Amino acid sequence: MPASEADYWEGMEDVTMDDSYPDILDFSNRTSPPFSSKVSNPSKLTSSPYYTEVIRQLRGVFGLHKFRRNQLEAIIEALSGRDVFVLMPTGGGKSLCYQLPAVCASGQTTGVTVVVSPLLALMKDQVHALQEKSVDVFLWNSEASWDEAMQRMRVGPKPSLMYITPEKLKESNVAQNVLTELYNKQQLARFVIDEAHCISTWGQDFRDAYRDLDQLRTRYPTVPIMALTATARRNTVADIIKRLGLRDCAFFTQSFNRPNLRYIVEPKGKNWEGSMMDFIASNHPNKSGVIYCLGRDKCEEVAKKLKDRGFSAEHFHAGMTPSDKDWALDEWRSGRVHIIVATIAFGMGIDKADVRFVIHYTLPKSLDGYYQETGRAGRDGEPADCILYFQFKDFMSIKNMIERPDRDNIQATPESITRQTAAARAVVDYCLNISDCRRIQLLHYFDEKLEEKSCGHGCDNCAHSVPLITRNVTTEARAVVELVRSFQTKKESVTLIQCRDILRGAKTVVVKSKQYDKLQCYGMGQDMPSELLEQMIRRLCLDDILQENPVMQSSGYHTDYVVLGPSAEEFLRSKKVTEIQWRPKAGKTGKTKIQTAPKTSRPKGKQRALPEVDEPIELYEDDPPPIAVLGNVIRCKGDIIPGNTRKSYQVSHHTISGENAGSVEKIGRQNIIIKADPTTIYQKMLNLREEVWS
Ligand SMILES: Nc1ncnc2c1ncn2[C@@H]1O[C@H](COP(=O)(O)OP(=O)(O)OP(=O)(O)O)[C@@H](O)[C@H]1O
Repeated sequence: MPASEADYWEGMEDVTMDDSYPDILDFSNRTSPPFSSKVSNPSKLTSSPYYTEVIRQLRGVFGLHKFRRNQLEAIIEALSGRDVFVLMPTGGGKSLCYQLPAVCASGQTTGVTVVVSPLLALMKDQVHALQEKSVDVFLWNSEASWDEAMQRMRVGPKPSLMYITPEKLKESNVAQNVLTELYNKQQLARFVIDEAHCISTWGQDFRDAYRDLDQLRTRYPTVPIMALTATARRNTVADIIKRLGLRDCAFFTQSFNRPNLRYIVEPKGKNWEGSMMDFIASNHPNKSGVIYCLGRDKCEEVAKKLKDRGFSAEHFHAGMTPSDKDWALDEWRSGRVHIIVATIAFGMGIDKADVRFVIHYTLPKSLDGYYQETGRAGRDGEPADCILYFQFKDFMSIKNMIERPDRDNIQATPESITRQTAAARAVVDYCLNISDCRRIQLLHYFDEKLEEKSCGHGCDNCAHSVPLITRNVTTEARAVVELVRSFQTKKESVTLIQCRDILRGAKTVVVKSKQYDKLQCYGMGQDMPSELLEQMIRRLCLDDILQENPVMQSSGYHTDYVVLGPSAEEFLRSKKVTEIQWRPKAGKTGKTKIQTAPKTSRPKGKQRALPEVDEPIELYEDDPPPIAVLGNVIRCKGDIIPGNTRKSYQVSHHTISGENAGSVEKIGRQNIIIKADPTTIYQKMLNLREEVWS
């Protein structure tokens, strides 16, 4: 026993335990997080007949001293023979909820705890960890021989836990017979359905073999069931309860807020990959992280780029051989490799405590997925960064993936396409919502309310210092839709960027050669910043008013042309006002992009300058960067005002002057070239950069 019984309650919050379905599905009161150490009914737990053994096993078998929120409650309810539903965020400690009752002899039902889990790798990890604790556990997978299975499950003493995949359970008559035998002898303690969302067609991880788990209740009606998941949407939960036939179940839920995670959405501007690498190098050097990519090739490509930049990185995806996957996972888990670049095949059951960053290189397919994937970060409770790099094009890639047949040439049903597209769209909405707290947006998706102040600047929206502006863009939005319609009528193609350029009255080569400057709407949005115009057009695409259609060119590359979407006519007919919220591009004080320390320390004197200026140094991560240095040339895009001597000039309000300031070669709105001594330029740039970021 610990020094004081109160130790066991430390850090615990209010117990949420509801006993009836209608109530448990009303999450509206799930506010978060109270973080009080008050427990609503501790005496019910401590006076339970199972409590003493539970505490003994917690210490003796698992070597733990305290329970995390809801663990003890779930364990006591399981031991009393009830069905239990545990909804806990990733890393919350779900495994203990069924592993601990499995090693207790005092429960209402005793014998083997059968754990159905979707991933072999996850099961192997858990079995290994339990064996190290001297728990008798059997993993019934394809590697287990018939003899071994018979020996473990029929002849000798029965294991406390038996892990099995849903596929094995479904397909193996032997496994089913063994379960029936155990049932008849009252030797089945309970069924545990881990990652229970896989049973629901609402979940992104739906597994066909999970569907058959609905037969557990019919075949073994007196055996209690425990379902566990970190996927907390109301409809998914209701579906799981219905499919498993859970009755009078004890339901445990808690806040899904992860206060130590910082959520950031970064637009994919020019050189965003470079910025991403700078960010990792500066903020999390030699620390563990995950970068999620959409495709297998992309994972390999990004891992290579990282390695080329001197990072320790490996890729991980479903196309690798099991031994390659195990190797990559082991390297990363042990800390020999810092960054794993993975598809979502890398996820469930990854239990590494010290992951300091999770980066989404491409758009996640759903907010559910995003929450799960970012949930791999900061499981030790220490601060961790979750950065999602966003561009609208990624949504189109996901949409194409959803609509085309999969690797086995199976085409998704229209319902599934609609559902998956809506899920991806919700992620785009999340990215485009630059006003509401990211944490509130995410938790709202899980039907949870959170007060904005709880975020504490823990997301890019809350941390932003530049106020949002709401702009009425009704006229411009209608103009662009009319423009696309007129192109379509003439059977001419136009891209989104060309539409933007026409509206802003740009004098680009294409605009001039195609005489777009003669169009009626040319220059109509010239008082709007070009990023706002672009945001407006993308918003129209997202709302199905416009659509981007990829067309393969003879070069083998494809170009996305804009056409009218299914909601275009309705949009033109209606008198609805179109408003857009946006933030003007931050000046030097308003800059709130992710902080990236300078790549190298400031050179001392002239000797160290040359090697560092081989790569462009960018002051901003915006597209285009207003100023960059390459060799002895400063490249600028934007306004540059020459000073009254050839030895001083201004870039975005900064004056560069002095002996070696260099001479302005060319002046214009774009591509201004200044030749100067590299040391001076480098020094100036570092000074400026520090100023911008301070
Ligand atoms: N009461 C506890 N005290 C200390 N550590 C704990 C406790 N309960 C669980 N843990 C640790 O927390 C980590 C996460 O636990 P676990 O793997 O069970 O989480 P999970 O909820 O199943 O997460 P996921 O959904 O990602 O699988 C593990 O390293 C586990 O040992």
